[in-house]
Amino acid sequence: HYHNYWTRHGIFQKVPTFLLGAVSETILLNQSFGEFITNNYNKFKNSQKVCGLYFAYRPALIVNDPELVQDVMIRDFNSFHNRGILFNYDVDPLAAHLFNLDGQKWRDLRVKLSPTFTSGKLRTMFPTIRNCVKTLEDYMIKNVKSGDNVFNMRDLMARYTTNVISSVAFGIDNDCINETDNIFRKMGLKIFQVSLKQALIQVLFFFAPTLIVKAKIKLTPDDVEDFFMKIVKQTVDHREASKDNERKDFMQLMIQLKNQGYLSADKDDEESEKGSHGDVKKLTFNEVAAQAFLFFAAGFETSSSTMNFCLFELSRNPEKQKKVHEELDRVLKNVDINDITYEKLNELKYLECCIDEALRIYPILPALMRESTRDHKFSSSNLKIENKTPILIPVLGMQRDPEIYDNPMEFRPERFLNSPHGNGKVQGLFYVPFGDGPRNCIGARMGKLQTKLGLVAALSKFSYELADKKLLHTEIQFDPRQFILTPKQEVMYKISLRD
Ligand code: HEM
Repeated sequence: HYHNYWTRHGIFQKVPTFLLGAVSETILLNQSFGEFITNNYNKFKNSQKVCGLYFAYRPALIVNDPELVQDVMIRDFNSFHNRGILFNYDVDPLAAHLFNLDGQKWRDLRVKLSPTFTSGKLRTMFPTIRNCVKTLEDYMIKNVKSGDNVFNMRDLMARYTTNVISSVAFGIDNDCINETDNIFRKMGLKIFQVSLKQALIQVLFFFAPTLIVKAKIKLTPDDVEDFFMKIVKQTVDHREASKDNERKDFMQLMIQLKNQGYLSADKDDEESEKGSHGDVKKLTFNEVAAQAFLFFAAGFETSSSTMNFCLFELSRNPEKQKKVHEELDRVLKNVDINDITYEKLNELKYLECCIDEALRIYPILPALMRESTRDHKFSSSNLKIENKTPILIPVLGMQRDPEIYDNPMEFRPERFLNSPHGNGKVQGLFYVPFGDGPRNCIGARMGKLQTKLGLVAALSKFSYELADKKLLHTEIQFDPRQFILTPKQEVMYKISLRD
């Protein structure tokens, strides 16, 4: 009966297997969640605008049509503002962050946090990020000169972005690049490690999400929670006691939200709030800690993976790497990394296209989720769905679809020099590496900024080759245990100093 839900509602369904429903492949860890959604998209997109499937017995819907994706993310957003992630606040306070919250709680918090990510605020954080990138460049020069020239760039870039995030989110100047045992790096690894317990929680996430709430199961590992609670408490106490409000970082902005409920207007920031502050409900300490934790978790791995995928493609496409080098030489002629400005960085258009193209072939979140908040009829079709239906957006599938992008596996940054970047044959929303609509990535500008600056440091003085030549002509395989797109095997790079 459960497994006939979609057929009863007149919607095509993927033939379910007993008990596990249609998700046996991903639950049994044969393929990553992103690849599973992609395979279904590829199989059914030509015949079905949507495809019903079952998380065990729970019906969910993959949206295969970019017009409908646009409905879900933008046009009909009021019916789809939730992600439908369940957690128990009483035992898991750090899980109560913007990514996981839904409904009015999400809306209120999103309004409060949005001004912390304006371009004006990023400009004030720019010198801090630039200091981190200098440490990266110095480290690479020292090692390459001493002959130690084979690098795991995913790890090195994660160390760099951890320095950035711990500095702008916690106000702590770290050096995870030179200190291999740094506690922030260890915690970062821990957050994305899939232990047996985490794997079981992932299974529950599909099978019986309400059990997570009822049985008081924590999504956050205990030691990660202890660490982040302690570090946020120390920082907040220290800043409040010393009246240190000179630092230009997220922590300072969140302390303002905790103490006054709104951000003070900033004369250098055109987008900053002015005038009346409407709802001035203050953030609690736990809310501040949860957001700081999320900025950390969402902020380092996404950007370091993007840089790794971009370097991977530039290594297999030497002519594109040459174009990046030419642009860097032209725009940053005689400019030391210490002296790069926000404006100079904006002039690096081709490098920007390389990042956009890397995120097309390798979207870090390969599938996005929404949950309907009411019974709904779509704007662009007669399709009707019930309240609380999980919706899956096949990001990886659409961004590698040959009907949308000619030769989709070819790394061609030039696609992004023009608009539209697809082949123009398909309408709707299909390029969404940062999501879209009011629930898109709030840190997209910051993510792009640290990615671009990291790549400037990694590429200005160095050339890249793949250490394993087999990868020149084979595609990267993804780790089936991870939700985010993670290579199964680390890519190693042979790096040399440019003349
Ligand atoms: C290249 C880097 C990044 C990528 C590819 C990325 C990607 C994404 C994606 C795909 C989403 C989901 C959007 C949706 O469902 O429509 C998201 C959400 C989010 N990201 Fe990012 N992100 C990046 C960097 C960052 C950074 C640096 C931060 C913060 C410092 C951040 C904070 C967030 C938050 C808070 C959300 C949840 C927003 C909400 O639900 O309202 N991200 N990100």
